[in-house]
Amino acid sequence: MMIPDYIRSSDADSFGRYTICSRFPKIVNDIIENNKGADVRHLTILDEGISGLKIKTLVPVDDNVALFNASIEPFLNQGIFDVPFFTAELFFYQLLAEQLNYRVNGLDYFSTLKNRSLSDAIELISGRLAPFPMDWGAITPEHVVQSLHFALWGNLADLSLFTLAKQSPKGSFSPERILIDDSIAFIEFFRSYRGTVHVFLDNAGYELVSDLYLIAVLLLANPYCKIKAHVKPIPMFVSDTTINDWQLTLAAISDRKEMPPHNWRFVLESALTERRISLTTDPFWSSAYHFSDHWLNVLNVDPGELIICKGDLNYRRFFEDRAWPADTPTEAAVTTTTAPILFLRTLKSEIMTGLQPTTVQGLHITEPDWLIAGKYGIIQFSMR
Ligand SMILES: O=P(O)(O)OC[C@H]1O[C@](O)(CO)[C@@H](O)[C@@H]1O
Repeated sequence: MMIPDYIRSSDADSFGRYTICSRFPKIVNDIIENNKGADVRHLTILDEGISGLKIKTLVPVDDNVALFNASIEPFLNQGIFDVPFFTAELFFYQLLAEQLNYRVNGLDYFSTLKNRSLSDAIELISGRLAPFPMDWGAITPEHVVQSLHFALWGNLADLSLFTLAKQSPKGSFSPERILIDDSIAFIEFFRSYRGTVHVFLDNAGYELVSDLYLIAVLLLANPYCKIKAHVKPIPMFVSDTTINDWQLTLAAISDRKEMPPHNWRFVLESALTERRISLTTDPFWSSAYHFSDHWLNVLNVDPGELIICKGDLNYRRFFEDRAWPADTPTEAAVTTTTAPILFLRTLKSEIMTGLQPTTVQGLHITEPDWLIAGKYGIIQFSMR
């Protein structure tokens, strides 16, 4: 099979071009707006002009930057529109961290937005969970399916995308918006799974709360599994979960004693105490490398261990952010060979695999923005 080129932002009407020209300046302006009083003197990214940025090595103050520098080496001195869009985005977020001196002051310049999203999430979540089963003694397959859907749509709440649009898409919870639903195949597999489930987390706020709910359900449904949650080492893509966000979120859940169903926070708390849930991060996550067997090994994911992969960016990493025709079989495009993977993702960028050709043709005609508008989701289980 021909391997397609990376997704790029060179085309005037590409999503990448729109992101670099419209979304990046908005993200920088939001940082300035939300960090009044903080030292943003070195935030010169806008003055220099984002469109004129060239990929360059950053000051290697720690292992994180050093790995990032290695990952962009093939693209040095190239213009931001000339490199793969994936590389361009990671460069933008690393440059922000450098200019905002994150490595020295540790201040998360996206925290205002993230904290607002967390308190909104805690409000919303009680209502959304109300119809869920209250009897946690008997976790049923239906309950697991519900939790998968809940965590899938949690991925809609991406602040980098929808702060610009000001609203998330409508109709997001209707089942016809799930283009692939392998929930049952996943549950069949999970039933007899023994070992660590690696959860590659995505956004903080609403999404992380929904992910923690899913984690609680999985732990109860299968007493022989443990969870290892992987988070980002620096603030990136506006709302991506860092260690600090994880801790704040768990604290916020513990504070809301009345949140139904009453006992899911106890499940989390005791699993944390018993070390059935652990947390980790790695410089890989803020590098421009894609997933491969090598990188899974670096992340201590053993061959055969189950991965739950949240979100759009992580999906792009698994498929090297290439322009795969959307009807490419998933197993043919995925870059790793060692793990069963469950992808829970709402579509927010120009990549997709595993669809029927007729579905793809229909969507292109009826909804030209179906890949990027965040209206569609997938629960896609790959057993490769
Ligand atoms: O939070 P998620 O689901 O990974 O989405 C991040 C995605 O959002 C975007 O910033 C906009 O689509 C993409 O560039 C990126 O893939």
